[in-house]
Amino acid sequence: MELITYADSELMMIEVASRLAGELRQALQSSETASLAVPGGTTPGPIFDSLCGADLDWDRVAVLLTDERWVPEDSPRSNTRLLRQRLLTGKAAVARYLPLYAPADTPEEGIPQLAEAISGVLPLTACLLGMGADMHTASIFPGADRLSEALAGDAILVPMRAPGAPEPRVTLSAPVLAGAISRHIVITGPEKREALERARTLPPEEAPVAAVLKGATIHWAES
Ligand SMILES: O=C(O)[C@H](O)[C@@H](O)[C@H](O)[C@H](O)COP(=O)(O)O
Repeated sequence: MELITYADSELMMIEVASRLAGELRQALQSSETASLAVPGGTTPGPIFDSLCGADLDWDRVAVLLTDERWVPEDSPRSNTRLLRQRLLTGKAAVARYLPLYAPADTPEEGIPQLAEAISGVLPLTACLLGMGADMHTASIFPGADRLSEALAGDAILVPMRAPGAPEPRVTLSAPVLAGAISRHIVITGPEKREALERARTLPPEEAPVAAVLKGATIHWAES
């Protein structure tokens, strides 16, 4: 992995957006389509604000989440809601959005159909990830009920229930995330930096982010 540190997070967000746009643009030179997976949570909003204005053929880009909370789109907990407000707007409004949520009571009911659509855009051209201080990434949480299924195997999407997550989640599996042609992890603050250093010494069962670190670029700003 490569670690890039930034003087401030505003600069970092602009730089990450510009790298993602460059990678998509480059992929679209040799392929008809490209795919971009992005996280929800509180960190990536400013990246989306910048990326949605990038000059590229967004109508040839499939956009999806790395993970979603199993809630309808109008819930404040919905990552799709964040994406619609801040990424799938401006120039990026014409991108093809592949949801990770369907209106079913449980993720188990919705996943087969959702995963089929996603299988058509793999491997991911670019993948942006966040990380929690507990070393989870996407919705692959330490202590989650289906952790081993999410860390290894053929599953594209895995339903997840974890002590730290208030509602059921659905997540791209670690092999799908690790299979992305480019991978960026964005973190801020000293707590997450320490967690990252710890994750480098631990197995993915204890520190799920460890499963996607190889070959990734980590972007870190102190504040
Ligand atoms: O839906 C989510 O919550 C995310 O996709 C998740 O994996 C997130 O990236 C981390 O939890 C970091 O979250 P913050 O950026 O809010 O710290």
